[in-house]
Amino acid sequence: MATSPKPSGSGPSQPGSSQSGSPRSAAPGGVRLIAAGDEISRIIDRIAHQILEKTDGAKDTVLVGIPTRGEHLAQRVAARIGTFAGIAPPLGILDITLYRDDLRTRGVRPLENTEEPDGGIDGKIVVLIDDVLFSGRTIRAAFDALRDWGRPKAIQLAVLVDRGHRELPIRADYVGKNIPTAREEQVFVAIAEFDGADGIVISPSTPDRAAAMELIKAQGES
Ligand SMILES: O=P(O)(O)OC[C@H]1O[C@H](OP(=O)(O)OP(=O)(O)O)[C@H](O)[C@@H]1O
Ligand SMILES: O=c1cc[nH]c(=O)[nH]1
Repeated sequence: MATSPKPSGSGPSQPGSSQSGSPRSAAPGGVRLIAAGDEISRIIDRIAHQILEKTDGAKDTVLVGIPTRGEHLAQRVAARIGTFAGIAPPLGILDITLYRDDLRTRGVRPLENTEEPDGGIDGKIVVLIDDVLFSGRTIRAAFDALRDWGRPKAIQLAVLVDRGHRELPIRADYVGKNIPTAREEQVFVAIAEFDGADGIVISPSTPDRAAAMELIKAQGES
């Protein structure tokens, strides 16, 4: 993980990434499809290759997915690293809910899975994996949550989508897609294992998940 000198609210522009996302198709309500199906698999493959390159073949490296969709993404990235390098890195799941800085204002949220990777994180490179990077507050909470597990040698961050509008000096080491957005827009990432299909959709405000999934599935079938 590295800190960014970019001012908060500026559009995303990250190292080690990624084409920017321009809409592929739109639906009623202004919901726009950015990517779907095999394109998501290719993005995951690219992130897996980049992690291998930057961590000397995933040496002393563990992947830690942030629920909900980051958990499934991390499983996919670990499996692809296993395919490319012959051995998959240990995998953990980190629920950051209790470490959020908006617990009091956002109300009660259900707790998710937490599983420490085999062998722990002391002295390891921890690659945090999440679907969307927006304000950066989820990742900040993840730093606090990781402290309960130990002291890694380094923390890196991989995200499928960086949509900009950071409120903290946080940037990702691996970015699937940089998608410039208006602050009020919403990015919805669908992951096949959880949602039934892979895709990335932008909606003008609160995400209409049903409309987003319709668009993603229609694209996957075309
Ligand atoms: O950079 P931030 O402003 O923190 O936003 C990014 C986070 O928002 C979403 O999670 P959300 O809290 O909506 O929960 P979910 O993963 O269960 O969808 C997303 O999965 C990221 O974890
Ligand atoms: O647009 C957004 C912002 C935060 N988290 C998401 O999943 N999407």
